[in-house]
Amino acid sequence: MIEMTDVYKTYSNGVVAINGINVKIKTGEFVYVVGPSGAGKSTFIKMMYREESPTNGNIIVDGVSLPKIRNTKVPLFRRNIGVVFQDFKLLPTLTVYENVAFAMEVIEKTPEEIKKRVMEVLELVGLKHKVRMLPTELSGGEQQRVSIARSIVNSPKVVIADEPTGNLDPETSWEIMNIFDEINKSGTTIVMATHNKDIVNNMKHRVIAIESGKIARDDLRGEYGYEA
Ligand SMILES: Nc1ncnc2c1ncn2[C@@H]1O[C@H](COP(=O)(O)OP(=O)(O)OP(=O)(O)O)[C@@H](O)[C@H]1O
Repeated sequence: MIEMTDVYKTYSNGVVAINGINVKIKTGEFVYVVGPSGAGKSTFIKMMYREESPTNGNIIVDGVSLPKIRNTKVPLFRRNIGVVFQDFKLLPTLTVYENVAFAMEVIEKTPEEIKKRVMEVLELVGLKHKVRMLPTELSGGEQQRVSIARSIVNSPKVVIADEPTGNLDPETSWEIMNIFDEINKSGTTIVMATHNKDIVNNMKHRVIAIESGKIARDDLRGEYGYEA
């Protein structure tokens, strides 16, 4: 599903963020990306949805070689990828329903398809009763649920999440993790950068540890391995 071969990334200011990474992630896997602050985790996952491009090396996601595709083809490629951020990134003037529907409107689904699917994903994340609310009227955990609903509404093959529980309290973080687990059980590949030791050590999945831009560990059912 995701394959990186000899990937390097140096930012324009000269910082070497990724320093030679080879990795394969199979369809249906759930992978945590851990490591110290500044180790390169965000850069690693941003390259998977072509938010950043490698300076060297190849990245194939769902059969698409990312360094080779034109910028104009990026939106088409991203239809197969759901992205979830630490700070939710919801559109503040749109309701819960509209925030999720928007992702389907841009790819020109019919109003009937949109209504059915949006209600389906909002039910999955437990927010069917809050469809008319604005993001500012929701708790952090509820906003993250909306953002997860938006990420999966077009049935992507991969969901990439950058510290999705970083702004949430421990109990809410677990609720959000249970939703990711459900999504993974339905066959969707999940790649998640996280600093949450408790979650990584208790909801066991593959752990890729990045240190100084390299893979320091890669263990199936691994441990967080750092102090919280
Ligand atoms: N757009 C950018 N331009 C220049 N340098 C950058 C940019 N983004 C990240 N960096 C640098 O690249 C290195 C890796 O950053 P990255 O955000 O990938 O680390 P991280 O492991 O996700 O860190 P954190 O856990 O703190 O989020 C850091 O030294 C960072 O300062």
